Amino acid sequence: MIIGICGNIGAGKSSLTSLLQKELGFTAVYEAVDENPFLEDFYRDMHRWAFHSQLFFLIKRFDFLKKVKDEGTVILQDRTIYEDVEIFARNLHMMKYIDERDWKLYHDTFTTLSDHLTPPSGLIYIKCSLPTLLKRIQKRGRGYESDIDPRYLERLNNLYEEWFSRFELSPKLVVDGDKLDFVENPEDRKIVLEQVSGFVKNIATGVQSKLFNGGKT
Ligand SMILES: Nc1ncnc2c1ncn2[C@@H]1O[C@H](COP(=O)(O)OP(=O)(O)OP(=O)(O)O)[C@@H](O)[C@H]1O
Ligand SMILES: Nc1nc(=O)c2ncn([C@H]3C[C@H](O)[C@@H](CO)O3)c2[nH]1
Repeated sequence: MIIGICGNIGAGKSSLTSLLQKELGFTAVYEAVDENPFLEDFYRDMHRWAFHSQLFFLIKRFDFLKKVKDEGTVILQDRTIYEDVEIFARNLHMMKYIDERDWKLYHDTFTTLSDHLTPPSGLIYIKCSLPTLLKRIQKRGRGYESDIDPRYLERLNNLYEEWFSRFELSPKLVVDGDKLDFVENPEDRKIVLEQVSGFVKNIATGVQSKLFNGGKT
């Protein structure tokens, strides 16, 4: 089964993915950030590079979904394709960094490719407030993110809230990224591990009972 890990920039997706990989033995697939040849340019000049950067992330995300084989193991996906479209690209269109014509092309590309899209078996959202995100982005220290406008992050956060609350394709779990420091604090780590393993167990039980019933609910 595929479990999507979602959340804003710096929310802790890669950290949580690697914790779950280490402690629960799940398989992890990380976001292709360093491979995106447009990302640095995008942060320097959003107008010029927004469309290219979005298209790159979109193709990479489909590439992952095409290659990944669901063989009964738990595979974690660090950020989902829905976030590219519903949050990042939508926001850039709303901010007029992607014009109507490019937005239509991007969206048509997504719609055409998404005919073969299977939603994840579960979705884990790391929810963080703006001050936490800013602190974490600073802590990580990626050069090209150093000048991210807090208002840009806040817009993304609002879209995350709205998208996650209406997402109904899979069971969902919220991890409180403000309260739980699963990077440095062993007790918080334990809480998160319990939350996630309970969530995944429930999904697996649901999947099994569906199989047992021949798919009837
Ligand atoms: N729950 C947490 N408590 C404290 N620090 C955290 C927590 N989660 C992540 N961090 C720290 O915040 C920084 C960003 O985390 P991480 O790279 O995992 O975020 P991300 O969501 O994968 O970001 P991106 O969207 O940019 O890929 C790292 O320095 C990490 O150590
Ligand atoms: N514009 C844009 N669209 C995306 O779909 C997208 N997905 C990730 N990112 C950026 C955020 C982090 O800097 C960095 C790591 O997540 O990459 C994106 N940026």
